[in-house]
Amino acid sequence: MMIELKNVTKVYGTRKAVDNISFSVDKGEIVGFLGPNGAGKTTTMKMITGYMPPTSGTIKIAGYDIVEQPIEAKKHIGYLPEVPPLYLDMTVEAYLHFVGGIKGVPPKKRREDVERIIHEVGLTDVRKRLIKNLSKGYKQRVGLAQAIIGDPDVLVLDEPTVGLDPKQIKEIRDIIKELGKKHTIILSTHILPEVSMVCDRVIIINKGKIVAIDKTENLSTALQNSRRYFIKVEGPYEEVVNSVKEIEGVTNVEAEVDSDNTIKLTVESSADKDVRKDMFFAFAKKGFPILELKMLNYSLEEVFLELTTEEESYDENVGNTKEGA
Ligand SMILES: Nc1ncnc2c1ncn2[C@@H]1O[C@H](COP(=O)(O)OP(=O)(O)OP(=O)(O)O)[C@@H](O)[C@H]1O
Repeated sequence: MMIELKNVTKVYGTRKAVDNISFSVDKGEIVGFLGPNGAGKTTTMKMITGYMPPTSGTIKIAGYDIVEQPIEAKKHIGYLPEVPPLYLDMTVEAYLHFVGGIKGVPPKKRREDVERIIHEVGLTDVRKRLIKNLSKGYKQRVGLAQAIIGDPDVLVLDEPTVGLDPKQIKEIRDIIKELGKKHTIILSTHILPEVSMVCDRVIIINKGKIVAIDKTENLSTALQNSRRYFIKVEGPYEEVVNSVKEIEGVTNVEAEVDSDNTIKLTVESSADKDVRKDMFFAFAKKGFPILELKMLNYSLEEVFLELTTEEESYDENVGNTKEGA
């Protein structure tokens, strides 16, 4: 386990920016932290990297507690913040040596690292240039380069492609995928397609809470393939459950006996079939009164509506973008 969060909460004044989240990231994974603006992504990244302590809960990096053992833990982390800490009047090369020094990388290893990294993130042509004269895409490469100096196991990347043009975005994503072969990566984004392009797994956060964690390939299935309902019925448990299971289109039924001896059910059906009427008639036929019936919206679905999908209108062959909503 390279990253492990347990019941992490961050409160700013009276506002809960992050609300009791727990997750872990295994060695070698690229995990996307996806959520709309203000969801708590940056706050979480700052806590993972030790820039800010959680109000409660624990965070471990490579087994070290970021609050209790910050020096050990931080040795394992490379961080690309929202705004990378670049020294604009330095050359790329000088800056990377400087960062290596700050991170305590010994001089010989530092020289080797800088050479290798300049090559890895494609900075060879601009290595002698002043950072202030670089394009945004190249500045972001320098940001990535400073994060990987010292060979940290874990890379934490906060919105690594934000503000870049489509060509630069693709280049940075390719670099990240390549880095993922050697490092465990968690990156935040508010762009849905970015996750499917880059990440193995996704953690979706909204209003400070995790609303889903899943393999990237399962995301769309989870969203598109089912409807859910809550229903409360009076009647004998077995018969109630069986009546629902027999309905065509019902794919899953979870039931429990409530304190007042009624049965509470969460029912799933395929997306193309609304089974509310069928449930009504099935129970009416048996004489089991329905006390409550409602459709459950996936909170996931609501979150997705807020996420930027502007890239879908981008045509790579033509190379132009439309400003998305
Ligand atoms: N220093 C702070 N003091 C008070 N509130 C803050 C502070 N930093 C963030 N917040 C609030 O906490 C919530 C989560 O913010 P955070 O920056 O973590 O979200 P985010 O998902 O990274 O969004 P964005 O993509 O816009 O950066 C927001 O409502 C924000 O206004």
